[in-house]
Amino acid sequence: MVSLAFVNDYTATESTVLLNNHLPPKIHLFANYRPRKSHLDMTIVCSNSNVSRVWRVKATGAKGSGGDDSGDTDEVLQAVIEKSQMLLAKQRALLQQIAERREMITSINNTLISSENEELVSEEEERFFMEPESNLPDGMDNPSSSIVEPVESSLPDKPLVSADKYYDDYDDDVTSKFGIKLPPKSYLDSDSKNKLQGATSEKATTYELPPFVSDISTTYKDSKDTNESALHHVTDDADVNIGEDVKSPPLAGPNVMNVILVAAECAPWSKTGGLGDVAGALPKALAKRGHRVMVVAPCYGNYAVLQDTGVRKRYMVNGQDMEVHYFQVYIDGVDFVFIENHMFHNLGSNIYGGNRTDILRRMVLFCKAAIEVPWHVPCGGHCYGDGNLVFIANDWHTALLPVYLKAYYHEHGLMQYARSVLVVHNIAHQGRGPVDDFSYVDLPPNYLDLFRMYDPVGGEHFNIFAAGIKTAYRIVTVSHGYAWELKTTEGGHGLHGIIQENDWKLKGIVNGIDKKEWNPKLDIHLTSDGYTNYSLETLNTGKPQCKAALQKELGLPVRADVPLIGFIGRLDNQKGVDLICEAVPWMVGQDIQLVMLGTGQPELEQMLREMENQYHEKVRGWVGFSVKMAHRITAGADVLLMPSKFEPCGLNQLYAMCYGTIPVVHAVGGLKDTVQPFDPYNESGLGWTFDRADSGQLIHALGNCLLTYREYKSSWVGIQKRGMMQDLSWDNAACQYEEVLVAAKHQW
Ligand SMILES: Nc1ncnc2c1ncn2[C@@H]1O[C@H](COP(=O)(O)OP(=O)(O)O[C@H]2O[C@H](CO)[C@@H](O)[C@H](O)[C@H]2O)[C@@H](O)[C@H]1O
Repeated sequence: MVSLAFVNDYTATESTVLLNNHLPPKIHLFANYRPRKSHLDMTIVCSNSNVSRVWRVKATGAKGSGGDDSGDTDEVLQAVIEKSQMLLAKQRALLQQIAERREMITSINNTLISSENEELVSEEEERFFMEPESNLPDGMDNPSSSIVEPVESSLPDKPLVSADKYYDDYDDDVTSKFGIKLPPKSYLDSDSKNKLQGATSEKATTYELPPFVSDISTTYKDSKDTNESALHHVTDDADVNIGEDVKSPPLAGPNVMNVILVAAECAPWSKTGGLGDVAGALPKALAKRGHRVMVVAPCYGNYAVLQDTGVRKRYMVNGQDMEVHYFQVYIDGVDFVFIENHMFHNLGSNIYGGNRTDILRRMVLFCKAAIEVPWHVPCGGHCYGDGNLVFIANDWHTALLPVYLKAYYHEHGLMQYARSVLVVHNIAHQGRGPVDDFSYVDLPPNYLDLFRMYDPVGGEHFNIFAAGIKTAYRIVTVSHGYAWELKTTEGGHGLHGIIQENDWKLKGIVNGIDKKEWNPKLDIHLTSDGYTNYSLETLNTGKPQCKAALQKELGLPVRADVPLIGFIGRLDNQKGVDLICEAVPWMVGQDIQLVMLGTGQPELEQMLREMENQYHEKVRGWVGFSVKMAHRITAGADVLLMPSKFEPCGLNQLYAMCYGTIPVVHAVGGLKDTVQPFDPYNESGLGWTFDRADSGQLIHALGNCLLTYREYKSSWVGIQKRGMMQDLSWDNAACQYEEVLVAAKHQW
């Protein structure tokens, strides 16, 4: 319940409220009451992350002759209390509304999750290298693409307002761009925050628009929305504690900022691999720390629950005028904004499909449209603005964003305080092309040198990742091991020199995992077909039940004593699928079962099918992209194989350990960082590792693993339990990301 606190001095002021604006939404009441004075002066503040209201209640009592004014004071006090009660009643009504809207959003989200369509199969590969695959170094092949498509909903095909309105809004919109420019460090004080919040309607027409920024715009909704619309924004925050009257400070403390993560895929709406998982989960962990966080991704399908923001913008891409629409939803404290244009349509199962220039044009449009989201798209009634903002770009697909930020904004006096961080999930894919591709990215000629690269494999070429790495304020990669490998000739895939030069801004941060999504206790994919949820306490019954259910589902003999080995991943050279294939004849000579789930290179897919045909009693090769099967294999298998040639972080081994499934991995990149080898003498470690990517080493490590499974049950259970007891959540990683974001913010 909301409580009213009386204090002797002024402790709550309007600026307190504004400072609190970045905190998780809660209601606060502060009152200042001076009982022994004839003038009562009381300030009541109600705030959440989007709404702040301040009531100043003043009451003046006549002074008693003898100086005894207690009677008057009592009356005045009574009046104040009555007023306070009225205000409390109003607040209760608002809280009720918040609770109702939370329920509504939660139920929509549940519908989204339960109806998620995950049985989609990827057919084609990403093709964005200039050179044919055979010319690339080992591991530089392109990943296959597939996607999880959520439930369909119909998006309006027409703007919601007339053409007149469309053009009428142009002037306002242009001025809004400049209204949110703030003086240096202004984001640190509440006054400037005030300006920032109201800035979208301020007039300041002293700048000329650079040709790049959106030229025609319509914002159908006033971005300075009413408090009611702002209230809508707080509906689904899992952390809303209705009734709490004291707001705890954000974990991020004074570092709270606006963060916009921009990625080509975002689970659960779109996912071909680990990037989608990270884009769906890291932002939630940052939001939990108190930051205002948004994800911007392309809209590949008609996703359910999205709201049309009514905002349309136009951008030039290679001489063509393109309109984008912005859609939005607020989930778990994060604003998810989707950019819609016909170029993104129908890529459901093939996000990185099409020819090289198709992909390039898509990414140019995406980056141009994403960078202006904080100006144009009101989330919870307010645009983010650019005063206290850091963009997190991901992989080559969005590596143009740091370059655009510099070339079209900073160099024109715009977005002066916005910063960019680039995350390297996989350096093998770089957005390479012939030097002529420079014409697609619409940059001034002096920027060509940022992109121009030479290496013995590609010769002279155009390289988007290279330009992004040079331009971003900070670079993160997804493990410490990979941060080191990127600087080596082998690991840098031609960019090692640039990484070395920019080493000062590089940091390795191991990915976390989404504990709502990947948790054997809560896993929604283990609630039917004989599977069951389990935890550390029920490991010895729950996991065998899942194993039996998996064997049954796969049509393998249902046997508790046979070790069941799993593999999940993109079928390409990076993942070491060829090593598994080489080891299969040895494996099937053992009493084992093997299931491999993957999609990607056609020849590897074919190999899976052939292995299943040849060793049907023991091997299953599931060609396809199935989130449900990925979860079920993770739960039902005893062992997870990850013989990756290189692995920037790897998520499957983390998921496996949470499910009591023991990883056998090539000790490289993030696998080396996260899987400490089992030490039988000290009963320590989390799995088995091998040092060289060859099938002999894989067999050796797997052999030891199987021996332990059969002969040393208590050691086996010890490894399982140690794996399950780790804290692999995103919380720790989010804290480290925050350090990087702060460093970027303070860099000039
Ligand atoms: N056929 C299939 N069906 C269902 N699910 C499937 C699947 N194939 C893969 N997945 C899922 O996709 C994700 C793959 O994660 P990885 O970390 O192996 O990613 P990937 O190599 O794509 O990503 C890159 O980015 C991530 C994130 O930073 C790094 O961890 C990684 O090392 C780097 O190569 C997992 O959630 C996995 O379950």
